[in-house]
Amino acid sequence: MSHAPIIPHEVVSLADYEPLARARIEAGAWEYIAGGAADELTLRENRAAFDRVKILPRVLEDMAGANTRVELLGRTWETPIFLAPVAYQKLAHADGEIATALGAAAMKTGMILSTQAGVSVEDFGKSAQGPWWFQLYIQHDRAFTKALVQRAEAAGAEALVVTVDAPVHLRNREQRARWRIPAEAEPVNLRGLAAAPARGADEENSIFNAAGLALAATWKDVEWLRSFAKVPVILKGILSADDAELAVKAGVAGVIVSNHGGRTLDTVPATIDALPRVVERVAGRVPVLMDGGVRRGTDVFKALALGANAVLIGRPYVWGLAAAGPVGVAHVLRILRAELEVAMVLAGCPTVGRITKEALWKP
Ligand SMILES: Cc1cc2nc3c(=O)[nH]c(=O)nc-3n(C[C@H](O)[C@H](O)[C@H](O)COP(=O)(O)O)c2cc1C
Ligand SMILES: CC(C)CC(=O)C(=O)O
Repeated sequence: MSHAPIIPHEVVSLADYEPLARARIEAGAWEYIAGGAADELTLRENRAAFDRVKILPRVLEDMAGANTRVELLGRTWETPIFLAPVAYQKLAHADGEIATALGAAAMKTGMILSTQAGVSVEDFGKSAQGPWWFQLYIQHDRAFTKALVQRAEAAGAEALVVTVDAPVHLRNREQRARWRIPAEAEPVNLRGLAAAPARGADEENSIFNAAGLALAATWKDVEWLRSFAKVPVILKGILSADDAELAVKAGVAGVIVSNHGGRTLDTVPATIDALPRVVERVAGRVPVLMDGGVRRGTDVFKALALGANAVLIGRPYVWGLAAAGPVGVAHVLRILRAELEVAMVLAGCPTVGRITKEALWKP
């Protein structure tokens, strides 16, 4: 796959990358990346809900010393923006996750490597030039899962992001396109994992009996994971304040309010709408991150104002990756950061700590 070395001058926002990416990604893979669950109501709502929130500008504020830095898990980050775990990045670029990591490092941005990455944790760790976290899908084989966690830790992952909202999913766009993971995007870290055991004769008739679901993770597994993990454990895919409470009680180091970019259960609330209740319940005991529909610096600003410590982006950096490789990823991050800075100046917030509910318009 060859990649445009020059980014057209018309590309000035994240959305401008989407058509460029679409032209470079195979049609079925595009349906996989762009699509959401069922009727995609949640996919659309993630965006619509952000657009309903309004910022209250403030003028003539002293911006001396302004910055976008945040403290999280013992590190200072240049921006409150992270790259969400996205599977199979070789669908977008021949160098996949390694190319993404280059772009992330150029912008000093934290990246989360998916369990379903097309590169081994060892090779990724050797080439990563900045801090990264490992996203874990707890596999039906817990011994395999434990070994994978230990490999990721040995390779340099500084945290485990356990995704809890996707034991199953139903995506009609993917089904219609009959999309299957191509060999070149193989999730190499799962090599050697035996197929989940089948259960009973009605196996094909019920999702409840689907291979592996009986062995899907529970709260007990979070405890189990914490018993041997050497790095902090974060849960990704929390929408309910009650689940956030259980997560804090389970001793996690953070939660990510996420509906998986509208890709798992359709008709659940937008994450920006779910965020405030989770923030209220967590009450500062652990950091709360969020993702889903972040496309503008103003979206980052709104999430911070509603109590998020940081946000993640998913699809937009994959667009940058497909369009222009590491440079595209870095450019996407640079645009988003610049937009956040503009919002901070015009809302009179010189630091991330100053971005509070007071910065939003109350209807
Ligand atoms: C193509 C694709 C693959 C994804 N793969 C994973 C994954 O392997 N693990 C995971 O926890 N989340 C995965 N996600 C969800 C993202 O981490 C994130 O929650 C979501 O993309 C955020 O929404 P956004 O795309 O609107 O920014 C994936 C999302 C997309 C679009
Ligand atoms: C279902 C996984 C294999 C990947 C994922 O999380 C996703 O496609 O959203």
